[in-house]
Amino acid sequence: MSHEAVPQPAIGRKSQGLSGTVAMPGDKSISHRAFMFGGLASGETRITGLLEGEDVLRTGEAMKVMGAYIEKHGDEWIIQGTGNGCLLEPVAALDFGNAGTGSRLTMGLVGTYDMETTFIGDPSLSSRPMARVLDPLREMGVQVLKASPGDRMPLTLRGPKHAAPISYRVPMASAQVKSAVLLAGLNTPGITTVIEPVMTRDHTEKMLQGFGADLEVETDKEGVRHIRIEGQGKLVGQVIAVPGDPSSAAFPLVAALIVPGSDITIENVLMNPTRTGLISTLLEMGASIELVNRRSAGGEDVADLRVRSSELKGMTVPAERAPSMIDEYPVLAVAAAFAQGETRMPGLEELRVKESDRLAAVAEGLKSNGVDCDEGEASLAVRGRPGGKGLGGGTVKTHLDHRIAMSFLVMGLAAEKPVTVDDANMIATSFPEFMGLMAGLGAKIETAV
Ligand SMILES: O=C(O)C1=C[C@@H](OP(=O)(O)O)[C@@H](O)[C@H](O)C1
Ligand SMILES: C=C(OP(=O)(O)O)C(=O)O
Repeated sequence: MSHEAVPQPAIGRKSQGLSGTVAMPGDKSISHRAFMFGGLASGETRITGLLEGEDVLRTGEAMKVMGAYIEKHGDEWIIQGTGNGCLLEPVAALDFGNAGTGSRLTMGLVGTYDMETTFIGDPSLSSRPMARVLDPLREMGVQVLKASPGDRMPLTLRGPKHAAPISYRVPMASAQVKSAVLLAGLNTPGITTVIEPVMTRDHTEKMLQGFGADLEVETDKEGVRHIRIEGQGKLVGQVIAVPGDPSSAAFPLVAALIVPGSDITIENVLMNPTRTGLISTLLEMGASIELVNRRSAGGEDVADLRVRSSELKGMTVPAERAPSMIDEYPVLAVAAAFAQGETRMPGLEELRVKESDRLAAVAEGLKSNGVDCDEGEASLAVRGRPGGKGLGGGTVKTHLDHRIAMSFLVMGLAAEKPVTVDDANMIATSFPEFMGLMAGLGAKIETAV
């Protein structure tokens, strides 16, 4: 997607019961890391099931610019890695488009190399805070040569001649910050330690171990994780089958729950417990979700989900569950709009710094579609209307945010009146198959002309 693409409005309309079976495209977090670690390792990495969303493809482009050979043969992505410690200085700025994960993890990955790297992105990414990554990198000796006010992109890093290992306590629940420090530690002599008081998705730890990094995790009596990585070890190319993305599965899942008469199966969903907060919450709200065919694939638990429309009840979602469902709150808020009673969602401070201020964007979108809700500093309360009577009819500002676009298109499928989103283009960053896949289930989603 070019940054100047013409906005493409889209409309979700009241649909009849959804039915059928869909397979989920690959997990975005794992796909980014597969390109990065494969590009860094020595030897060949082969990836199947990679998410071919724009965010991930930009990570692939960045790794190519820094010397990795990456090509697709049939269904398989094949990478010849640069070999450990051998990244090339990029000749031009690395453009990460809309991708927080791609840009922040790559800042860590390249930060401790003795070279200069410039990061650029679209207006959404350029407004997101990067100090959370730059601060620990500075402690390791990385210089920030240029940055936009408030440590934002565009920015340029200059790596040190001799990086210093640090011990860093992550001040917010963020897998991106944790990962950036660990990746900086990969190219730093000695042991870099990340202390993680609140557990976030653990793909970096698991995949680095899989690639042969010297990384260990210890959880202390208080439940705080201490992650230690010995730098300048050797990563070796791997064969990776990327499981389906639970954050994408959330959209057909909620759609089937709120459209009466639905009965669908969503295949190949990653069930890593650091990612399943939405499923736990919806089950507690009374959702009919059956986990079938539970299996292990590539070191991760995977399942198929049979989902039938359900009468949902509001609840208070425990704040400590937020990291395991952080990207799913917009679509949970849509489910809550159709539930009996009030759904309270505390602990949402991180939603303010995603592709958009998701707390504000969700509250505004719900209100413009007749939903009674309150936006707090770091919380949202939604009072639902089972059956969706009187809901819909609004146009939602998506602020370059794919999850806002998909969530409100899903809302339109069960609301009395259609729901319009001002721009569906960004859906391609994480879930390019969304429109076709939803149409295949019988969802009425159209792009407006
Ligand atoms: O590490 C990752 O792959 C991600 C971490 C999360 O971001 P934060 O680390 O900012 O919470 C999440 O929102 C993002 O979609 C993917
Ligand atoms: C927050 C998200 O992604 P990122 O931070 O990678 O832009 C997301 O996909 O919801």
